[in-house]
Amino acid sequence: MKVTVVGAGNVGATVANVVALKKFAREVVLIDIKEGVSEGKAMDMMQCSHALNFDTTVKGVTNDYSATANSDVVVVTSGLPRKPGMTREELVGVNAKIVKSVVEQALKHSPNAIFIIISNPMDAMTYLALKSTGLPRNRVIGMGGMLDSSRFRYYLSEALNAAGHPATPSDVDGMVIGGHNDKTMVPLVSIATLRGIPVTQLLSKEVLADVVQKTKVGGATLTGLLGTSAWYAPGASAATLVEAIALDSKKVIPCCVYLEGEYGEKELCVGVPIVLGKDGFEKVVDVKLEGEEKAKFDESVEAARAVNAQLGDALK
Ligand SMILES: NC(=O)C1=CN([C@@H]2O[C@H](COP(=O)(O)OP(=O)(O)OC[C@H]3O[C@@H](n4cnc5c(N)ncnc54)[C@H](O)[C@@H]3O)[C@@H](O)[C@H]2O)C=CC1
Ligand SMILES: O=C([O-])CC(=O)C(=O)O
Repeated sequence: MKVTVVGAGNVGATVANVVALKKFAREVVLIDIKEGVSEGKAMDMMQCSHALNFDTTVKGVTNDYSATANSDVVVVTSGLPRKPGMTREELVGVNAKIVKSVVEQALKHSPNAIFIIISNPMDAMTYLALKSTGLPRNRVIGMGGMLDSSRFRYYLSEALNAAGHPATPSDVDGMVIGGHNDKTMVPLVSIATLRGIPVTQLLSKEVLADVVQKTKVGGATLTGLLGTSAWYAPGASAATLVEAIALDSKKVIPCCVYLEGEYGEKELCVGVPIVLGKDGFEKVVDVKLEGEEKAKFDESVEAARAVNAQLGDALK
């Protein structure tokens, strides 16, 4: 498999590095507009290959899309990250121009690629990538739910440990759907478990509400600490999506996809669980949402539509 990662900043470089470490790809091409940065990061990664025992070739280029030709997957991380105090949605104007242009250029050289969109505001950028390329919906997938679910599991494990139930994040099963934003993402408490035991039996309502709130602002919390947004978990999450495609693993992962009636919605991209395999997303998995979780999902959909409305000319 050949993977292109557009944007060699914090997230893009991490995606390339984790993909190489996971050993499923033949080649990773890292591309950026900053002269020499992709080349330097790719060379640095290649100098890990002996120590870490991988055979993937990582190549860096400046703005040369011919090097990305015939990629199977293109991961789009190019664009501005937010700074402390900002929302992701504030990036819509500047990142829409970048995402539209890089997706068009990448597609010219890799007409069969599956696109994974990371740049924020990710739900709107996924919608834009889909609409501006006219690609079938299975080939345009936004990454947010995988990351938000990892944060949900992390915060659940912290709360479980504090309540006397030893747990690592990987002992916990939990999923976040809806839009990738601070206010309306939907951590599904009702189906979260610790090794099969519903967390609702182990944690109080107050503690669970606190976990949900921490999960929702997980990205903002890290941005406050780091001065820019996070990259280790975002990079690892994106690499996990690429791996599911490379291995045709049919894993069920919450991702941002274009809905055509699933969850009662259409004409937008938002996070729902999907089956991921070699052709991109194969189907949307229906989770029966009830009560408050259904109301929160509906709110999230409305919030995603409001950001799409700001795409304006970019959609033409
Ligand atoms: N969906 C998600 O879960 C997450 C999304 N993000 C988003 O990912 C994006 C990247 O974040 P970071 O890597 O931290 O930012 P960064 O600033 O470290 O890297 C962005 C890179 O994009 C490059 N770039 C800008 N315009 C370009 C173009 N036209 N073509 C190629 N490269 C271009 C820049 O030169 C820079 O190297 C941001 O929009 C951020 O908000 C970040 C974390 C998680
Ligand atoms: O918080 C941000 O701006 C970056 C991001 O999407 C995340 O880390 O979840």
